Amino acid sequence: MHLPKAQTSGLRNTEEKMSQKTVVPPSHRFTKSLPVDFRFMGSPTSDPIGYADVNSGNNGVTSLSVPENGDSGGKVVEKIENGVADSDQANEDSPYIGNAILVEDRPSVGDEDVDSAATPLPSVSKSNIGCRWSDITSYATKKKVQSWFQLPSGNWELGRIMSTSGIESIISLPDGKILKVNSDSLIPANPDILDGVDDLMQLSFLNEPSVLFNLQYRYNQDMIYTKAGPVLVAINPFKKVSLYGNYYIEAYKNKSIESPHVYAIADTAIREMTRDEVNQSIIISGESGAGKTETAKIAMQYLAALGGGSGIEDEILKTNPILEAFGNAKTLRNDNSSRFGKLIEIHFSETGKISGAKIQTFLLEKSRVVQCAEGERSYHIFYQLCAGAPRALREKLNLKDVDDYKYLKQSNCYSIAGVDDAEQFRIVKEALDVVHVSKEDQESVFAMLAAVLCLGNVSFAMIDNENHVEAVADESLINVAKLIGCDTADLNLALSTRKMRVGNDNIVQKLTLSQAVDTRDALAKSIYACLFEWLVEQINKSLAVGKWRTGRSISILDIYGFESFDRNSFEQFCINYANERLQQHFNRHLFKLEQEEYIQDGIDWAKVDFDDNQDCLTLFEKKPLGLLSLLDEESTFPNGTDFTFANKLKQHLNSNSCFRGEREKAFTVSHFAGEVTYDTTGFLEKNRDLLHLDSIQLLSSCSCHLPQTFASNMLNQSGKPVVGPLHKAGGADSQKLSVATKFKSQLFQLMQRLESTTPHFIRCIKPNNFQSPGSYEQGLVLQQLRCCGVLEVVRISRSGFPTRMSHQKFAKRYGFLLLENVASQDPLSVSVAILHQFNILPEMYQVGYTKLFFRTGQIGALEDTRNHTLHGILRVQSCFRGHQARSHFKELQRGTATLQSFVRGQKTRKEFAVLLQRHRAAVVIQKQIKGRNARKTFKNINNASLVIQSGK
Ligand SMILES: Nc1ncnc2c1ncn2[C@@H]1O[C@H](COP(=O)(O)OP(=O)(O)OP(=O)(O)O)[C@@H](O)[C@H]1O
Repeated sequence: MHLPKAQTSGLRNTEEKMSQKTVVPPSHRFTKSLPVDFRFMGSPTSDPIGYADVNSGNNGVTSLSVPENGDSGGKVVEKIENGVADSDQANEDSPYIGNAILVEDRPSVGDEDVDSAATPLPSVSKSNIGCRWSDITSYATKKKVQSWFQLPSGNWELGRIMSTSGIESIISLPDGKILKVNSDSLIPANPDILDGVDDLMQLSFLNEPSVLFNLQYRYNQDMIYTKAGPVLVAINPFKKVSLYGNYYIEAYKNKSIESPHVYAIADTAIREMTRDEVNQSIIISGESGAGKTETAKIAMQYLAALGGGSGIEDEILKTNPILEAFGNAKTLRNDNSSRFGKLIEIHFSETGKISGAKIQTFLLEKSRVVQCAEGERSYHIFYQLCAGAPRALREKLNLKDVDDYKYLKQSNCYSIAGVDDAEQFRIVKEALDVVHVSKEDQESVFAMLAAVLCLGNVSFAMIDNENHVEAVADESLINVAKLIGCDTADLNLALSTRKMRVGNDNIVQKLTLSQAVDTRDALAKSIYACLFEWLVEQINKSLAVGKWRTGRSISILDIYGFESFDRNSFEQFCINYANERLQQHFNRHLFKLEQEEYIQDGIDWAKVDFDDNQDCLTLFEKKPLGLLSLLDEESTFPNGTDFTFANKLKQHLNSNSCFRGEREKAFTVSHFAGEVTYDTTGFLEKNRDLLHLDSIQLLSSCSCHLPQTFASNMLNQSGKPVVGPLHKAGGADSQKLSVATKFKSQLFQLMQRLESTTPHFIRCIKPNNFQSPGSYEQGLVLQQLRCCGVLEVVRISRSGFPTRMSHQKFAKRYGFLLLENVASQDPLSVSVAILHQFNILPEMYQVGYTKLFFRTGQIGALEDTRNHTLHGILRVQSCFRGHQARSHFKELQRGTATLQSFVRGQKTRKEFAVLLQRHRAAVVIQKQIKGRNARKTFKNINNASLVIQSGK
């Protein structure tokens, strides 16, 4: 079933770039979910991806001119006619060994019975693997099918092969152009009926242009989600699409909609958590601006809707505006870019209700607090505070306008189109209330923010001719001291001097301007980073309340995607390292573990190659000669500089295939997603991330509780010192663990946590760099698809057996469906009997030593039968129970009626007796009265007669 919105929306923009595919009649446009048995037409393994030839851009194009009157003239017309005639010729050898069905044999658009073309999947044979493009190309050209052709611009166009001679083909493009091209440069396209399939696994020809076209076809109709085997691909629509809300939540819950969606992924996670009693994880990745955070929120919405009820779900959802305000900022790539990684673990009770949650954050980009590039902004909360703080708060914090703060002014960007910072501030305050951050604490938080902003305005004045400086005791300095609750003089000292210990003596060193500015900025960054950590801690305390855990959870990971800019620094170094780790996790689950499992279970399995990024990870993590170890080592040296670090890397790592030393202070790493050149400037300083003891002591001496808490947290940081006493700055440095080491250990913990879960992967794709709806840049999308190995995943999934179940579990789950009684038989025999009874084709499954392996869709059919049967059983049981209950009720009713009639008879008889008695009494009374009256009358008459008779 398909989304109603999509069904009503028309095909838009299909003329753009790769829009030359034949427009399918409306009645066929939405044939997305093909019948299972139709999906595997074409060999499942015959989908090699040939980048080398097709991407060169030099396709040997010769343009043939066509007369304007449409008369193509002699030779070309002849070839066209031949071409058409050729396509009707008998089948020739296909590169798909063992596949009897060719493209032309499939039902074309307009065929009435699509299912009738269904053909069983040919079994996978090793000989099928390894076909290269050349094979397919020759097949395509021989068959004169429509093919993709890459223009010099890099975009793909769909052309119809008109004729082929030797290594050259003549193709016609939709705009009427006729081109003579190298046959090797053509890539076969899928028949129209497969346009816009909702799972890339259904494509007969799995190649880059076909995948690009399929995604674009769907994207143009606001169908932004597509399955790539087990992975969900989500293309950022950059506009509101009507795919969300209660209607869709209900529909996905009831399974009345089956189109790919984040809701479907969240639903699967809940079901698998309940069914398998295993924790789940939803891992969302993609470039900056690809839609990760939005996707995570959509998944959270679904989980909250299904697992809600206790009220904690509202708190969980309200963490989003808080974290976004404090951890997101406008960058050139995304107006709401998360500058930290986030893992939210949602806990469920035994009844499947949300019982609590826990948030873990990773590597906040601290440097943004003190500097950001032109056109970008610092963290949203600063602008929100300045725009939305009520008068009383403004006065209390002595708040100014955004352009009065140097930290905010430097990038020349104060607002975001369509965003009302004042309104956002109101939302954040409301959210803070919901997560139980008290009003006093909220005020302290705002005071810290104001202090950070004011710190940026603190300036220094030269005090001697040795360039030593002192903070200017102006309004800014006084205000910072007031906001954090310290003495102005102490603050001045902390910013302009440094206490050092030389031998047994304590000496005070005055700072130069650049040292003082660094100290000021380091203090501002530390206060902000500590504030962020503190807030997350408060949120976690609130979300942990009332938690009665079953140990079951669903974790959602929204972590920064791979980054490669013109200039890449320490931040990109860490982010890309994190992405290497995540890619390894992805590879492990989708390639390595899968293949290992086949081998272990003795499955007849054709290996699929994939790019293992282990070498790159080793380059980062190897001890003692890996990037991270060498960085830490250099960070501990008093005289270590970015330059000596870069030289050290070149000296030790030049032989590593993933590493290349560059000129000056740069080096290049071959990441899974491409090569990135890093400039080591600032690496050591950022890795040390020092906050001098003087600054910490200043914070701990403050009268406000937040700075005190920050100071004690910093002092309590445990671990083996990586940077410290040896460092030339001297003194006891606060940061005992280097940033890289801390990040590495966080990543390791994260991986361990994820390793114990069943992962669900969502790959977000950014269709253009302008955050604009409707624009789809093929090159950009392709690069992202390549980065995350989407095509390889589809290849492995459709040539493999994605569903598996142990013999025991299978027999237990489906055994009751057997017509014969097999209670005494072993699980394997029961399993085989089930497979036979349900006529599952031998090529659709494999029986391993311990498990059964199924191709996609097979277990679904069995599940359906199981569900139908269970429903049938339930129905019979309910009918029987109903009948029983009705009979019992009738019996009771009869008994009751009898009893009632007895009771009523008895009661009536009693009443009658009373009545009779009363009647009789009345008669007696009447008799007496009447007798007395008669006697009285008689006596009167008698007396009167006597009087008359006496004649007196
Ligand atoms: N499903 C969606 N529907 C509508 N708009 C979306 C959707 N997903 C993303 N967007 C738009 O794209 C913007 C960027 O998305 P988002 O912030 O989630 O990207 P991201 O991948 O998390 O980026 P970063 O790594 O920089 O944090 C959003 O602010 C929103 O405008």
